[in-house]
Amino acid sequence: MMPIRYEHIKTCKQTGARLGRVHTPHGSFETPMFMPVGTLATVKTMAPEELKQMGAEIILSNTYHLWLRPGEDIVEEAGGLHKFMNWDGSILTDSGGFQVFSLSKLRDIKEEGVHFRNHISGEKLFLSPEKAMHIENALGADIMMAFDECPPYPASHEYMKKSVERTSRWAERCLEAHKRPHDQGLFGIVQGGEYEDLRRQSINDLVSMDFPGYAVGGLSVGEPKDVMNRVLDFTTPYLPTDKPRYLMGVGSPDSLIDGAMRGIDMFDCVLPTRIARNGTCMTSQGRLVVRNAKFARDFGPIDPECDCHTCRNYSRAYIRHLIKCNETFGFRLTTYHNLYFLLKLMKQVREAIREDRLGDFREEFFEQYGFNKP
Ligand SMILES: Nc1nc(=O)c2cc3nc(NCCN4CCCCC4)[nH]c3cc2[nH]1
Ligand SMILES: [Zn+2]
Repeated sequence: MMPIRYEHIKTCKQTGARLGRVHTPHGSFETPMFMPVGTLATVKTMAPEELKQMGAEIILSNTYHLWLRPGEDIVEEAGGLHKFMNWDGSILTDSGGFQVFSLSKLRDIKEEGVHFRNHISGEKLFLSPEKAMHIENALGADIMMAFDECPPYPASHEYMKKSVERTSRWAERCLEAHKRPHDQGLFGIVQGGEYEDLRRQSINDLVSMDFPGYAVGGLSVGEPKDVMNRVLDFTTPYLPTDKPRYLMGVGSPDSLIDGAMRGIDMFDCVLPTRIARNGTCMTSQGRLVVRNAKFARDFGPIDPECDCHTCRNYSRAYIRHLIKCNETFGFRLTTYHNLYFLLKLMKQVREAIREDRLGDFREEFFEQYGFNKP
């Protein structure tokens, strides 16, 4: 199994954004890149061939959810996630760290791991670095995330310091338990909340363990966007330049551009697929709620500037009708468009980096999308 390798291509002269390529055992992809989320081994309502058609090259799945249903043993018996879901591109699995903290009300964090209740059945469960590594190795993704604690926002410096130190000890245990050789696909997750000293401590701990890639965790957990950007300003410059950097849980157009400008290479978020299923679309003119009555007789495309399959073949009126009738095809059309929109945005960001004009692109995009409107 080949290791994960980051290839730096160029840094934008106008901003700190970098154009690169990440090589994995299932192919390589240019960065900055957005990763559609397929929590239960499916990017909801999308077929793998549609994901390929829209330009997706790496998708996410989730250790916690697949452990519960269908069970990692079944996925392993199928030959791993790629075969199970018929996806031959790259796959990244999150470790369950976030899901345990976001889904389970009753949880008890101990040094050995986390005791909590199954968010579906209520049964008592236990996840640890070793258990998470066992599950992720059974799932067989190209990139696996270490088991960490994603603390709530806000959290006291005292709590955050204890949490960072435990997450670093857990990272060490993940490396020990990881079945593949040291540099094969295990990313460390930097924590530390909004505290610069703790972010630096987390980076120093994890970089000393020499992971093949690093995620910035503990963000997109309710903090204002300027806090996220400030944390990135004093975090990404201290991450290794020759390794991929992944900002977890970020997927709004403005945060993707601002994250790229701060040196982030990889992003994931359920936002585009989640809002699609309630009839909200991302367009070049901002968000459009297609179920709104004003589109009942609008026979134009979701986005006149979009050349995706949905926008070339279906009207706002038709999609509104399907969404109002809870027709699955309507959710497929909005999901395809939203994912295509973000994947195309990332392509435009990469182009802007090539041409040293990401700052200008940000201005134009924000203006048109309406982010600058007071
Ligand atoms: N292992 C792990 N560690 C994290 O610190 C982490 C931090 C994260 N922060 C998010 N934010 C997701 C926000 N999302 C926005 C759209 C609606 C649903 C929630 N996802 C995350 C996933 C994460 N996974
Ligand atoms: Zn479209």
